[in-house]
Amino acid sequence: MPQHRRKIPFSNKKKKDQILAKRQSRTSSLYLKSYDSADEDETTEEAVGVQKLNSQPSSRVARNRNVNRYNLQFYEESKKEIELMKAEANIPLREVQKRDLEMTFKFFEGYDFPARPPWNYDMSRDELNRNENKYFREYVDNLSKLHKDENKRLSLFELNLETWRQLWRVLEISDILLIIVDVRYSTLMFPPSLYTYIKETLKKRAILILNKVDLVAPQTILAWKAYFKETYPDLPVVIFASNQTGKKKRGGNTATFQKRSYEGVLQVFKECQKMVQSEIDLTSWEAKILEDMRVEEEAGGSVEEHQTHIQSDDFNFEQHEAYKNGIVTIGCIGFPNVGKSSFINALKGRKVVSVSRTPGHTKHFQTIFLTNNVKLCDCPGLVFPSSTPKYLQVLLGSYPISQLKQPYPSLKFLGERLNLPKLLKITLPADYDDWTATALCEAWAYKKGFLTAKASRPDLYRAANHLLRMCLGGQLVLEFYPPGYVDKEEDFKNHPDIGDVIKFQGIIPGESVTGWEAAGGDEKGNSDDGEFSEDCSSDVSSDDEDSETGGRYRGNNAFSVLDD
Ligand SMILES: Nc1nc2c(ncn2[C@@H]2O[C@H](COP(=O)(O)OP(=O)(O)OP(=O)(O)O)[C@@H](O)[C@H]2O)c(=O)[nH]1
Repeated sequence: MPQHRRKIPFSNKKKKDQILAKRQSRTSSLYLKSYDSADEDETTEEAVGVQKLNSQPSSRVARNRNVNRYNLQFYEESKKEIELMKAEANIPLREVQKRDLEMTFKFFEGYDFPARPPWNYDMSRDELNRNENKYFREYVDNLSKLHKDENKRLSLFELNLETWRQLWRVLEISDILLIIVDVRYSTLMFPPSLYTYIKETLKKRAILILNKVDLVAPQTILAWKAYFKETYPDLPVVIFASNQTGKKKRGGNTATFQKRSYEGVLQVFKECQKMVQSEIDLTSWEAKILEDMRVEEEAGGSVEEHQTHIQSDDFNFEQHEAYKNGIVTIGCIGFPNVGKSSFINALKGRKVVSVSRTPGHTKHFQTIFLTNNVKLCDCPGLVFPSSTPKYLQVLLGSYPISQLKQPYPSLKFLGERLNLPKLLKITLPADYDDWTATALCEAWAYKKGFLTAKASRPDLYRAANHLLRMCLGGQLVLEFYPPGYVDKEEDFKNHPDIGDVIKFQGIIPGESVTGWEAAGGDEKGNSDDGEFSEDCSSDVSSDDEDSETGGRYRGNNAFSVLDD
């Protein structure tokens, strides 16, 4: 006769403690193991390969046109790194003070970027290619060696030489370079070595565009502007939002509509005009802006379409000739996803280049005539070498969320800096004593009804994916501040220009219009009664909203109007 074991009574409380103990022992053993062996362990290097993102199947690689040529390429994480990231999921979140969000250029310290190696007209095309390949290989090897023994490790950066070649080309053909950053992460997206190279080696002028200002508090914008002006007195700074929400009375209701940021466009124009002075007559550009404004005013929003010529220039390197053929060429460069293409569309007044929420969308640089003597150049986004931790790179939009193996470190970082339970109106799930990254995902999955098909359990990955996308799209606003900001915050709030910035952002007191306001209410995205628009609940578990279909993930970001 088989012996039946008597069931021992097991209370819910005991079960809960057992689950917690198991989870904690798994976490701590992983941590101990990894940190103990961190110094002598070489597995990271040996296991690391290069990951090509968004690769097309080889059947689509045509004989003469390799569709994967311009893919984003990063180092893959080792198994150990992935395990470490997994462990972050269950560490209780600790609140981080606002002061800790003050951010210098520290992650770029000690890192330069691969500038184009010397070349001359006597070199054959093959020779040029070989030379550049060798230079780039050596550059990557040196960088890896240099940062191997340091505490700050080399983080993900663009490993595709083809993409760097695009930047080299844009730097070469442009007369003026617009370095575009997402204002939320200004110092994390401005490599000082790039600016120095433009100014001192190329002897060209640059303008810093603080983009997406609709997403942050007005005092943060003023503080960033002041910080850059103080650090780089020769660098003009323009604040920008690629599109703005306006308000119109229709019947008894107020309707929101998209309007162009003429204030920003005019500022860019003025700065460029100062730079070219009398060498190029930019009246055609000014006339275009004024005419667009007039037409928009009359037509109530739609601007007449002009014929646009887009060229994908080939790689025939040539010596730069300033204002060649009487044309000023303005290059837009920066990290992926900062809004370079949207910026060009905003300048042009309609969609001329494709925009997407997925980093690395622009693969090949394109030139667009704004007027007959002003040429814009859209460069693919590049992740510059730095020690920015990968979990932060994900939040910056440098790394596609769809390719992420472990979302938890990024969520932990976010959860420690934004009061997500309050903001998302979620409560701690029963099995948890503390908020952790997994607890956040579980609570959000329950709230949104993200359940697995088979077992109807909360789909943590889908919830994680969704939360990260909300951060990228500006529904959840994480913002950094310049050094010393917290002590001077009140001064910035009372700054004489604050009214102009608020007007620029299109904020109407008492009405949530901008991404920043709609996303929370105060700088940390907290509000007493604010909750995310239900639009955020759109299913974003895959990346295909970036396709030409129109984008399903609108949320509160009115600015995605310029998306495909
Ligand atoms: N809130 C807000 N979102 C913006 C703004 N400009 C661009 N975006 C959004 O940012 C995302 C990326 O925009 P893109 O213009 O494709 O960025 P990019 O720099 O060209 O990106 P890459 O092709 O990766 O280099 C899109 O979802 C845009 O809608 C802005 O001023 N405000």
